[in-house]
Amino acid sequence: MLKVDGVEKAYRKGGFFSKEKEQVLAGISFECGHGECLGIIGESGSGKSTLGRLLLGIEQPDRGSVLFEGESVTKRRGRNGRISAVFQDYTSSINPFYTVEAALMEPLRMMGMGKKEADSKLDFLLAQVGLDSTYRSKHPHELSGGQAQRVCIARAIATEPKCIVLDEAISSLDGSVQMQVLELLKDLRNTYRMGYIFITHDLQAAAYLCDRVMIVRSGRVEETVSVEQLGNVQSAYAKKLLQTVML
Ligand SMILES: Nc1ncnc2c1ncn2[C@@H]1O[C@H](COP(=O)(O)OP(=O)(O)OP(=O)(O)O)[C@@H](O)[C@H]1O
Repeated sequence: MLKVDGVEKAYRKGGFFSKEKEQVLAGISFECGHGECLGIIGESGSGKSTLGRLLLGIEQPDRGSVLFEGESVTKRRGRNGRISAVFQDYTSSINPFYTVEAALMEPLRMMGMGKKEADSKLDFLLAQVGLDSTYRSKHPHELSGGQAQRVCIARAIATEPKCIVLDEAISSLDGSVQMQVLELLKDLRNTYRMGYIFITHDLQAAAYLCDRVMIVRSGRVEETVSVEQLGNVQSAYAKKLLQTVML
C-alpha cells in the first residue's frame, strides 16, 4: 500500500541565507501493507514528524520516493481522500470559527457528496467516534481534549481513507482519555480495515495498537520488529531506547 524508498530530507540551518543544512532523514526505506499498523518510534528530533509530513505529501523529499498504491503522494491523485492525518494539536486542527458540523461537512463535500447525503453521514460519523448529534453545533473551545480529538478522528475517517497517519495523536490527552482514544482507534481500524502509521513516543500505546514498530535514529531506520518481538530487538541502540521508554 505505502512504499517509501530511499527518502532523504535536509533543512537549512540558521537563517534564510545560511548555506549550512541539517540532514533530518537519510535513506529511509520501508513498506506498510494494506490494513497494517506500523508504529514509528524514536527520540525527540530523530525526524519522525518530518517523515510523517512526507508520507502525507505535505512536503517533498529531496531524494527518494513515497508511493501510495503505486502513485506518488505528492500528486493529488495519489493521495486524494485515501490518506488522512490526525495530529497532536487537536486545538489548532479544527478551525476555531467552525462548528463540529462545518468541520465534518468540509471533507464530505470536498469528496463531492451532496448536502443531504453528507448531512446524514455526519450523524453516523459522530456516532462512530462516540459522540451524539448534539455535538454538531459546538465550537472547538466548547469541547474537552478527548472530544476534540474524536472530532479530528471523525474528520480523518470521513473520506474512508485506506491509511491514516497519526502523529502523536494521543500524546496531549490525559491518561484515561488516551486509553479511550486508543480503543476507539483499534475499533475503527477493524471496522474500516484501514492501515495506520502511528508516530509516537509511547511504546505501550504502540504495542497496544501496532503490528510492527520501526525504530528511527537520527533520520535512519535503526530496526523494525513485530510487536511480539519487541523484547528481542537486536541493535544496542534499540535495546537502550526501549528500556528508556519502558521506564
Ligand atoms: N520545517 C523545518 N525547517 C527546519 N528544520 C526543521 C523543520 N522541521 C523539522 N526540522 C528539524 O528537523 C529535526 C527533526 O524534527 P522532527 O520534528 O521531524 O523530529 P521528531 O522526531 O518528530 O521530534 P519530536 O519527537 O520532538 O516531535 C529537528 O532538528 C528539527 O529542528
